[in-house]
Amino acid sequence: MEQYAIKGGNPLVGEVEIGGAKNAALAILAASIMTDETVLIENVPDVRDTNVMMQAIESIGGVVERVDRHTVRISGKPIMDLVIEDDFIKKIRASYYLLGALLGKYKKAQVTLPGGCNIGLRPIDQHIKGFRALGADVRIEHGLIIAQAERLRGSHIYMDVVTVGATIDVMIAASMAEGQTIIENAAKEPHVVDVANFLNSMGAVIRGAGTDVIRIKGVPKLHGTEYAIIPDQIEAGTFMFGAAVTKGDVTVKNVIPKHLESISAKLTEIGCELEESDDAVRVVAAKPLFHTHVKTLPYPGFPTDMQPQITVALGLSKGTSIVTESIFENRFKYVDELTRMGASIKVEGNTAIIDGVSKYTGASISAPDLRAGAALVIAGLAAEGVTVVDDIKFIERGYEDFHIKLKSLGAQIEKIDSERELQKFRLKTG
Ligand SMILES: CC(=O)N[C@H]1[C@@H](OP(=O)(O)OP(=O)(O)OC[C@H]2O[C@@H](n3ccc(=O)[nH]c3=O)[C@H](O)[C@@H]2O)O[C@H](CO)[C@@H](O)[C@@H]1O
Ligand SMILES: C=C(OP(=O)(O)O)C(=O)O
Repeated sequence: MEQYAIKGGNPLVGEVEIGGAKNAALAILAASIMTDETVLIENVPDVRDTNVMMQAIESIGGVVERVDRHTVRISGKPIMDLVIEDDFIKKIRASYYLLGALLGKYKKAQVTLPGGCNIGLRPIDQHIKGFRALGADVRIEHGLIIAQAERLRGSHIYMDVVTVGATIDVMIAASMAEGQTIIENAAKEPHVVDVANFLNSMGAVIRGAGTDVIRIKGVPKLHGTEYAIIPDQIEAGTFMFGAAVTKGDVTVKNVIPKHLESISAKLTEIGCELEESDDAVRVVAAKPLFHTHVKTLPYPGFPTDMQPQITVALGLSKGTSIVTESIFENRFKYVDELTRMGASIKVEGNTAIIDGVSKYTGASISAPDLRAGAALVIAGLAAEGVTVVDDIKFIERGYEDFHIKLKSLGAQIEKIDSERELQKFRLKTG
């Protein structure tokens, strides 16, 4: 089983190019099958989840051609099958977007219930409520979500919770419904806007994405397009916190600084210096970090997908910090692992109370999920001695070349596959 071996102590220094947003890419790839014309998508991150999504599109007859590592051409025209139930699709959460896309175009779809990170209950009732409001009959049988409609008709939908997945999913399906759909209490995340922009570039008529009311005028047909996905806010944020915990100096390039505002604000609050330009943010961590409080919230609040990374930084900050997780009820599983590295954190319900310690020490730990895994790697980079992180398959779901990018910033990190390779790493890094 592959692991990361990390020798901590080197500050991360330099520039790192941020890839396309995984969570935008997953929805955009799925929505690309809604036209019979060819769609060219640029800035697709080469990560496990996007590869699973492309595999799913191929499994129903779509044609996916990789033009280069980050550019794909997709043709949904040959799609014959509207059933996606293979085991591989359970690995990703975003399989639900195929439901919206197939239902929108073919008025029929059967997709295995979604998987993704085990960070809480993760119901899909708002997706189902939205599809039903559009006139679809939706039921769950044998682990499949089965949705079909004679016709999809625009509707007025109030989301009971702010949900990125259901907002995007309903927006996708409604883009090919008859008449107008209004989604209220919509999520405002940058990837909601990106998916709307993508659909509009295919001829959809979507207004208001990025606000909490989205209006969609359904069209009978979508056409081909060429589209570049926005940069990944969470990948950028992870490297920014990497700079903070290693007392480094990192510039994240190819980013949209506006999307990083809540992350940048917290870094400034804990004592980092930030410099912003049009498409880059530099984080300099010259002074000791200090404590703060943070609560995860829908955009423009602090993202839940950055919660483990900030907790790792606060674990090394002077004073007591409180982190409140308000989106997913089970997103502190990594705290046990961080405790093995010397962190002093008590979790009570959805709150972590963190007493900053002066250092972490290397240990053998496991990545419980994607972002927690990345955060533990960052902790390892700051720790004294060697850290070995297991289950890196989770990290590879969402970070392209994670260890290679970290190495380019001066980290001592290798992907290893055996005890022998670990011994070699230990010898090499002293
Ligand atoms: C593939 C993808 O893009 N994943 C992201 C997506 O997940 P995901 O789409 O699962 O997250 P949502 O934004 O939908 O979930 C937000 C909250 O709404 C609840 N909820 C959601 C749907 C529903 O039908 N009913 C319901 O109650 C969830 O349990 C959660 O408490 O947004 C999350 C919140 O930014 C991110 O952490 C994930 O990285
Ligand atoms: C939780 C995440 O992904 P998913 O929703 O696919 O599990 C994430 O991207 O941090």
